[in-house]
Amino acid sequence: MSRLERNWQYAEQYPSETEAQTRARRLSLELGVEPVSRAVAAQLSGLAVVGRARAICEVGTGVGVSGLALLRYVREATLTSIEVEPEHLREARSVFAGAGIPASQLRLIEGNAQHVLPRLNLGAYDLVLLDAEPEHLLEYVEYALTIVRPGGSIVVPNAFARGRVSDPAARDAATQSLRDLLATVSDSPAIAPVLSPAGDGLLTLTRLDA
Ligand SMILES: C[S@@+](CC[C@H](N)C(=O)[O-])C[C@H]1O[C@@H](n2cnc3c(N)ncnc32)[C@H](O)[C@@H]1O
Repeated sequence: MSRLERNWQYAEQYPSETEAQTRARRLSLELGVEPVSRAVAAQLSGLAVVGRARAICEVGTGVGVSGLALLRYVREATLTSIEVEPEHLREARSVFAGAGIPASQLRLIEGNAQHVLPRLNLGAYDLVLLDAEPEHLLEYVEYALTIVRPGGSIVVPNAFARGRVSDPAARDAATQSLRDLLATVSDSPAIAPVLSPAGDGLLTLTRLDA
């Protein structure tokens, strides 16, 4: 194992998680839903605190691993979470209830993000997580930029597409579109981008003041 791999593994194993997070992670893997990694979950928890998040939006609830991380230290925040699979949402509801998160803090929306995102309030969210299917990521980022407030952040896990983004031999459409996104935001005067190697690559886009 190289030094970089050892460092990455250390960072992934470092974060401690609550019992509810550990249970949700196990359930997620049992159901075949890939949760955010531990290092990514820890970064989500930290971003919510640093951004004093009160309104958080998530695309791709899964069974709630990322949702628990987003709410971990900001118990007064509201999480709007969009999930297309009814079974995932059902499990997430019981995960959140088991973690003691009151229903009043949650707005769990069953539906396709392509239809739900355009209905959300503009500039209303402090933090937006995009963790659904990669094929529509560009579209989701465009919507997310309209619903996040200036100074708020959009977070995209799996920004390396399982290593394909940095592999010059990978020329498929999904990888190419991720590269296009990374190139566009790195030059944008409206966005401060940060790309971290946590998990499978974590891209954070902070919307600058207009
Ligand atoms: C990678 S999993 C999310 C894992 C979750 N964020 C976590 O860390 O626990 C992706 C989720 O997105 C959902 N999904 C896929 N396409 C979607 C869409 N168009 N709209 C909303 N949810 C979608 C899937 O059903 C799946 O539960």
